Amino acid sequence: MSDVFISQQSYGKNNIRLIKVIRNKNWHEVVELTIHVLLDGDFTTAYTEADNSKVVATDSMKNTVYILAKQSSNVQNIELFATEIGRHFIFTYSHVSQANVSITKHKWTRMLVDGKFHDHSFYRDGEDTHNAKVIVTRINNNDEDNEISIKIESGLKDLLVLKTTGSKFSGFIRDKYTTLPETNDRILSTSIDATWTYNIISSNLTSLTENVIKFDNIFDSIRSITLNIFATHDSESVQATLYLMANSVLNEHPQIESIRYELPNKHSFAYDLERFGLKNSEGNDADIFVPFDKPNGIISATISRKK
Ligand SMILES: O=c1[nH]c(=O)c2[nH]c(=O)[nH]c2[nH]1
Repeated sequence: MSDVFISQQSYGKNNIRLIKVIRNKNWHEVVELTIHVLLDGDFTTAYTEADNSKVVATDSMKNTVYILAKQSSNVQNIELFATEIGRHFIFTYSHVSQANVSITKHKWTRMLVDGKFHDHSFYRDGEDTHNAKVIVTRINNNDEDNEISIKIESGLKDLLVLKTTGSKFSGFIRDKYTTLPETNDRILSTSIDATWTYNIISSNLTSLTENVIKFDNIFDSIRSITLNIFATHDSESVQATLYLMANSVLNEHPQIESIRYELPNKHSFAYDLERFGLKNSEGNDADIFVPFDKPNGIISATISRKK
């Protein structure tokens, strides 16, 4: 064979689906997660020699996740649970150098029945999710927490929003390729994806567990800042609104190093009803729109603190 080598590998189990019921007498909590586990390390011979002796079966990875979920009290805190899973693979298999664990938490909101929160019934009030991606890397070959590094990224995904006014778009390049009219009043709609990184580096699970970073509080706050700015900003463009969101998050949360937003522009254009003698042009006249899902604009940027 020609002179080749494996320049990258990772393997694991994707889409491990899990529900945990946390029972407090009759008062139940429910957590639904989708989990991806990827391992890197000394796996070369599995590819080059068809030697499986170092392979942790992806089926065993799946079993491990369910066992850890049974034993852990952190399943609802996905950043911590992902860290526990990652540490497990690093400390159990000495040839694993890096574990990459991603978790998506799906929404289950407690039902309000006859004005009272129900003790065991929930509904899905939106497809938006809370996500965590944790990379646990071995630094030295020791079974010690201080011999690993833990990198944590959190995010929110698929938060679909729309505002019916308070959005303009004008002043852009007009040349022979331009047909889009300037507008002082348009529908603005996007499906918000945001991911952020923390500047507190911890190799130690206990310090994370003791809430050096309160991941869930930060998540709730970023979601609320994002919605707030979307609703209240008199937007000149998606770009300007994105920047304001990121700036507010970085101002509010000193633990956050950088935040990335990906905002598809879900266009809606006023339907041409002038042809039927009906006013439906820009501003107050327009109330009938056609949503166009494709093609869509996509505005994305990472905003980071200056060093
Ligand atoms: O907010 C916007 N930013 C753009 O870059 C753009 N481009 C476009 O056609 N419409 C919009 N809207």
